Amino acid sequence: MSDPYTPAPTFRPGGGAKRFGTGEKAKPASIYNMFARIYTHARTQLPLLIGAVLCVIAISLLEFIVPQLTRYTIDHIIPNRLFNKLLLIGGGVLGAAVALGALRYASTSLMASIGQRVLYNLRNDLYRHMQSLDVSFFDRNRTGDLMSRVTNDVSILQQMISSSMMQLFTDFFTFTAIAVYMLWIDWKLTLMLLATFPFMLLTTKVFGKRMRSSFRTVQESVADVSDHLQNTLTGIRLIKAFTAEEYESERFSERTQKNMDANIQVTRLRAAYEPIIDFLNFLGLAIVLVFGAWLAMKDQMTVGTIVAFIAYLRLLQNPIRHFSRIMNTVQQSAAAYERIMEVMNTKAEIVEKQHAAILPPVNGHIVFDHIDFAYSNDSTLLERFSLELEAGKVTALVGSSGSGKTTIAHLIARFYDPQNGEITIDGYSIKDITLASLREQIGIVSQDIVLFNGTIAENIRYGSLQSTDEEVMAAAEAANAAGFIESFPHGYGTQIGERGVKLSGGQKQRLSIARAILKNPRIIILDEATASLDTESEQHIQDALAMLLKGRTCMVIAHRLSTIQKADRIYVLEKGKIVEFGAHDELLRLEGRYSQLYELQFPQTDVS
Ligand SMILES: Nc1ncnc2c1ncn2[C@@H]1O[C@H](COP(=O)(O)OP(=O)(O)OP(=O)(O)O)[C@@H](O)[C@H]1O
Repeated sequence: MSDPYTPAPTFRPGGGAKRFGTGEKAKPASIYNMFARIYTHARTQLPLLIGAVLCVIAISLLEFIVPQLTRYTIDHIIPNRLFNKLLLIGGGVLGAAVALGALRYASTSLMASIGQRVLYNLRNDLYRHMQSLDVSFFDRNRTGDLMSRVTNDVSILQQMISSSMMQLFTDFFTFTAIAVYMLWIDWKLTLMLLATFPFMLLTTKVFGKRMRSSFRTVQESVADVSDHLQNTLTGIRLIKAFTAEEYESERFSERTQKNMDANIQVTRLRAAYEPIIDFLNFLGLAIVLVFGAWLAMKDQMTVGTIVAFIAYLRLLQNPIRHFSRIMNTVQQSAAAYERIMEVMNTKAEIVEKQHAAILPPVNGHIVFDHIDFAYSNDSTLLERFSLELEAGKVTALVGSSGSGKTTIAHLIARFYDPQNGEITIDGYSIKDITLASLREQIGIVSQDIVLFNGTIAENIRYGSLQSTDEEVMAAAEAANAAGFIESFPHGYGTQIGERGVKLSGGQKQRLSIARAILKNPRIIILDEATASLDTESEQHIQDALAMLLKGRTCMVIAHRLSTIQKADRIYVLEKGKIVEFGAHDELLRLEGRYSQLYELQFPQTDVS
């Protein structure tokens, strides 16, 4: 939870249902799969891994040797009064302690560095995969939830790799070495001891299943909290404007309460699990004491061996005791891993064909040919919809809110795919060309201006990442933005704050136009680009836009008819259907829907 969150640019009140991919739920990932995947990542650091495993084997051997020194002291040195060997024994124990310390240090550092690298790769893979997913994936899933998968869930896995896996390895080797030795010394006693282990494993299994489900709830609640934070912190102005601080604090506390309850549930499970394991450990001790003493009294076992057996028993039980703690981390990680894999297993629906062509520089003749489109199965938005945008001309879409104008624009950029029909640009079906070559030739200036936290220059350069400072400045000049940028003390180096909060609406708009000018695409989509601006800003922007539109194919989506009177052709849409089209004057003469809209906006204008 300590990772910084990057706020997303839009405010979406409430959380909404959580849905992944196309709706299918990921199968619970097995712990085996999780380790297999971690191993695939860790394999790239084989030398480090081998180093860590060698340290672990050495630790197990040393752990095994120390009780042997005790046994030798009790059974040989004391009865035979070998004073000269005492120093050797003392030195041996201390030497083993120093070596154990050094080996533990080495193994921990090695595992931490493997863990961090695995985490680095996993987090980057996850982010890259998310970037490759469709717009519809982000429509369906909550931003805060996705952020918590990349930050919180990956961190949980990292903790497991760095600390718990090391312990797991050490325990495994120690357990095997000691169990073999004990069987060799006294197989009957050892088998009696080992009889308690199936109970331990069974308890672990039963509790493990419950813990995993509780951990999943914990992680989901962390995602909820993170989603709520993301929504409300980015929408803080709205909250203040509606004095909804108390309401939001209440909603926040509901979410944190869910997190608290789930954590309490996990703690209760652990609290019940550990005493059961402890009882089974004591049962083992009782068996060694009773039967060991019985064998010693019958001279079938030396006292030194009993003492060593008890020391080994502790070493044998330690892995099980650790295992209960590790199991916590492993179960928590398995839940985190499932959440990560849900994203990784989601496939993009909008994919390029295998040998997709690269779209050559186009003139920009765009045709919608009998398009059927629906966002979801139940509501068709476009039905056998056809439209033509002439190359190098300005085509405007007008119509009431929700009539589908933005959707049509998004279909050109393949943010969504229609269910039927074809969209072509200069005769190329957009499904046959690479997404990059398509989107490189389209510039979108939208009503939701998205600016990233950074400098003005960085935000303009987003249009073409390789551009020089001079090109950035020329684009700003063309977008009528150079004047206000240069008036800032830090000019192009001015930090604009999160989502450009330090800029006015008109300034933001001009930056977004400069960005599009720098991109220099053949096709421009202006979505409500001049909404809600004062007249002075608007004049600046109209000039900037005129610069942007010059010589390109343009689709202008506008509510305000004043902005599109010079468009070469205007389409009037209602509920996903074209009801009229033509030039401004032609449409006015028709006295249909367009002239109605026009009269609503300009009541004093004589339209006859
Ligand atoms: N991502 C989405 N998922 C589901 N439905 C959507 C999505 N985006 C838009 N819609 C729905 O599709 C319809 C058309 O929306 P669209 O944004 O294309 O209209 P518009 O004409 O651009 O509206 P406005 O002028 O208000 O921006 C609306 O009913 C809207 O609710």
